[in-house]
Amino acid sequence: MLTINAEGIGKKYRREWIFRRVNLTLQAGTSYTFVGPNGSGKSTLLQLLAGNLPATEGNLTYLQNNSLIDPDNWFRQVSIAAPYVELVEELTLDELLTFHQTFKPFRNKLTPEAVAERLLLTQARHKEIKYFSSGMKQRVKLGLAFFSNSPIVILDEPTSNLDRQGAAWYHEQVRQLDASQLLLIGSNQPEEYDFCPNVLDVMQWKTR
Ligand SMILES: Nc1ncnc2c1ncn2[C@@H]1O[C@H](COP(=O)(O)OP(=O)(O)OP(=O)(O)O)[C@@H](O)[C@H]1O
Repeated sequence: MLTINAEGIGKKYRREWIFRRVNLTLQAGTSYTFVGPNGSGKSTLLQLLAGNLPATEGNLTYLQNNSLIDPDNWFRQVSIAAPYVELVEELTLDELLTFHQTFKPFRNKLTPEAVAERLLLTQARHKEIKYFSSGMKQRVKLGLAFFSNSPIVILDEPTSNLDRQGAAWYHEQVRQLDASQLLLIGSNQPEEYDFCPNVLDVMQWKTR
């Protein structure tokens, strides 16, 4: 089982501490949602936990059955869907999924065709991503995170741009995550995390 351990981590931009003294043990098999007002640091904390941004202070470790995972291999463990993660819009959906699986295979050996079907986008397989609606693009981003074979799934503002059918699709995909996966969410929309047993307010880590 995978665990992320944060010991006293903090992030400072110029002279401003965004958060400090974050101590967390995040265990696979469940989900955690980070909540807080706009600008409170949810995205920054998720980026740190994903290993995409260095902490200014503290220690972050990934453990697999109590053995440390080399930070150089953290990226293999994580799939992230977020507003700041861009899709390659010149590619068709088919090309994007085929390209994606060359560096991150899909779960359960899903083919690009099967992934497109799960995205409810079979009809759009040969369309360039730049011609997708914002809701279709959001489903693609979420799908790359949900269907990649990575134990850690990070979703920042997961239902942005989704209509009711899209939001229902999102909840269905969450239900189908594997028991060995760890789901981390950044949100300020309660219906996005109504299933989540661990809701953490990032305001607790603000320095005064
Ligand atoms: N690269 C950066 N340089 C300087 N400040 C930054 C940078 N990135 C983020 N910040 C600041 O860090 C703080 C937290 O931003 P962050 O995007 O993590 O908040 P958030 O809680 O995810 O907000 P939202 O709900 O609006 O998405 C903000 O004050 C933001 O201006």
